[in-house]
Amino acid sequence: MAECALNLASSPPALSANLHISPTRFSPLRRTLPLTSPSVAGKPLFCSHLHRRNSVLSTNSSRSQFRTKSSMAEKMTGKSKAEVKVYDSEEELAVALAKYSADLSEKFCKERDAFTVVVSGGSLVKSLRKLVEPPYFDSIDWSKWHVFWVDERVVPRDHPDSNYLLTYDGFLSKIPIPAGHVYAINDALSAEAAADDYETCLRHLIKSKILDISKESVFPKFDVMLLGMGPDGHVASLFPGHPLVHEKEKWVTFIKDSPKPPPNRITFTFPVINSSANIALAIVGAGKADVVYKSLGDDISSDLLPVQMVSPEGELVWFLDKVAALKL
Ligand SMILES: O=C(O)[C@H](O)[C@@H](O)[C@H](O)[C@H](O)COP(=O)(O)O
Repeated sequence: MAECALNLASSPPALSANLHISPTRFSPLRRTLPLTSPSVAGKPLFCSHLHRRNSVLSTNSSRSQFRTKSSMAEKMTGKSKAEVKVYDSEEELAVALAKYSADLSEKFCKERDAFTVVVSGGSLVKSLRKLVEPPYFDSIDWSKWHVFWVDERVVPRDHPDSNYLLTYDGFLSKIPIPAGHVYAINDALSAEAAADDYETCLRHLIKSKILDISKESVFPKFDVMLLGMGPDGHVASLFPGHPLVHEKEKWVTFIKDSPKPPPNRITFTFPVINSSANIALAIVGAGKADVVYKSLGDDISSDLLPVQMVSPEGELVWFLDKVAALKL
């Protein structure tokens, strides 16, 4: 058995008729939560191989206040009412995503003494960079964070394609998260076995009350999922037209014919994604404008894209930069 191991857009883009923009101004975050025990995110907790280590990562104690502006709209997608926020630049989006994550961290750390965070690979990881800067670096209680991947490529952890490596280099190596709170896949296993192993890991974490379970769906309920979207509308490793988008039973499954290389991956299924308490979709760049329009515009086609199937129990927020939202 596995041991677990939008500035207020100075010129807001024209949005479609069902998106009503209202300006909003984010107030600066003021919080100070001490780090309880310095530790390092050097090694992940490989599901199957539990490694717990304590050491020290870099700290950054200076503080500043972030103020950013956006255009906002609300939209019904699936069973959820989605908030759509459009930022003038990716930089402003990253600032807002940091505040969003820090606010949720504060809430869940208070409520359940743990914060379960799921990330994707891709450009999302770069958009997390403001979390490791003041004021968030110091105000977040990193010792309560537990980090998971919504999907992972079945490659060694030091392989350039590894989402773990991408996240480690861009985020985890910069925060004092306990190594045992980083849940990387066991890269010694096949895709099938790694998916089973990750699911077993999640079951252990539910037993130990680190991970919540949805009373509605009886699937794991993560506190937040921070996800990207591919230019074809895929999320996680759930691709348009692939049978895996209809998986109803498994928590974690595998794919051996991923249209986006590499072909072998594991991925959370929609029942798990949609049991989340919060989901942020962070989408940047002109290359995403068509699919953002297809997903949020008025043109409703019968075949839903995977991103349109994202419909959490809790709140859904789309973070778009101005160019990704250009066609709305
Ligand atoms: O392993 C993966 O391939 C990623 O997790 C993937 O699901 C990613 O999030 C999207 O493809 C968006 O990536 P970009 O933001 O880089 O387009």
